[in-house]
Amino acid sequence: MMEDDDVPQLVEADDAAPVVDEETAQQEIEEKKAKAVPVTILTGYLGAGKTTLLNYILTENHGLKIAVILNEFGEGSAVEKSMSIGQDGAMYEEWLELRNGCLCCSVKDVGVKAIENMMKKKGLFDYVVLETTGLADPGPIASMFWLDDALCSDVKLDGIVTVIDSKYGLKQLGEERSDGSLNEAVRQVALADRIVLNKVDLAKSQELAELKASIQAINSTALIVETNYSKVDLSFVLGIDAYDADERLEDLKAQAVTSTPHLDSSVRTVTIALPGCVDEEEAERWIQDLLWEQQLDDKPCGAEVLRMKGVLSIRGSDNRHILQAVRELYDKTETTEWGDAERVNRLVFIGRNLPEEDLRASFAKLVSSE
Ligand SMILES: Nc1nc2c(ncn2[C@@H]2O[C@H](COP(=O)(O)OP(=O)(O)OP(=O)(O)O)[C@@H](O)[C@H]2O)c(=O)[nH]1
Repeated sequence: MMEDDDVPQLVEADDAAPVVDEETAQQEIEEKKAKAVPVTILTGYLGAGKTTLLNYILTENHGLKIAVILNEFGEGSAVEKSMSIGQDGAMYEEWLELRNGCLCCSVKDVGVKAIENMMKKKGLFDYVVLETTGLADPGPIASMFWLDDALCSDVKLDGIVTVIDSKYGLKQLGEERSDGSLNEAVRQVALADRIVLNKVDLAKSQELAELKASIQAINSTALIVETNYSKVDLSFVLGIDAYDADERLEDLKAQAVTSTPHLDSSVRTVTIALPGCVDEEEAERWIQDLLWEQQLDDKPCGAEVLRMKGVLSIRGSDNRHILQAVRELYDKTETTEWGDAERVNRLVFIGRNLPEEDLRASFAKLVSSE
């Protein structure tokens, strides 16, 4: 028997793992990411037109094998839930195979693993559209897929598409919760990368204009399209790479503006842009304090950040560092060179009770000209 102090003997392994250098490992990760199947999360309040959009996506001639997954997150009675677990413990799934090769499936619980298992059974999909129930907060679902994407899974989060009823949207956004929490319609708009403003045939132009103003006040970064029966150019909703750290900064610069809260909504978009450089560690600590502790300068600030994106100009680094956050989860990726471009730290926050001046003043303390 070997004592703790004994020097372990070297054993020659038959199948020694090949030594992989860091660059090759990184390349493999990139390749796997490039092959990962994109997942679009489709949300929208009850009756907004999500199913109509799905039917449209499934019947359009796109030549893709799309799997539509209808999810009933947290819904249903305990009896229904227990019935959803098969005898072998597997989740109950109901599949509908369409003539054009697309599939539709209804599941009680879905996660990255569940989708990976489905692909094992049904063959690879080109694309996955995950429809949440009208009452779901897309945040936790998005975090789940986004987190796994970083861990190099077979699937990756492409973006969040929110369908809104043009006639009743404003009323839904304004509904107050007795416990003071944010209603789902507002959360769905706050987290949206694309907004399909549906049923415009039923809304008066004044109603539509108000609704749009309200949506833009909450989230000024999402692109909006007006539709009837959810007929939308598919490139507007699929393959948008909203979570990729890429050159979308120009979009961010153009779209993101600080918005004024509209009607009673306390959720809005705040943008700060500060030229200069920040220390990497200090900036990360600042972000963590804000997202995790709701603190600025070690003091509670009451800000609830739902979504954040931006670019940091890190001292000592020639490259841009892209930031993405969904609730308390964030990611920072080094990307392109600044070159001759002006180095600006640009942060866009979407959330509740955002103290614009305090955010700017607090972050400004980290910024210096070099
Ligand atoms: N007039 C009009 N009706 C529409 C439009 N889009 C969808 N509808 C109808 O609105 C109803 C609800 O649409 P769905 O697509 O089922 O809405 P949903 O968001 O999936 O609804 P839930 O699953 O209940 O959350 C259906 O009867 C649709 O035919 C539109 O642009 N105009």
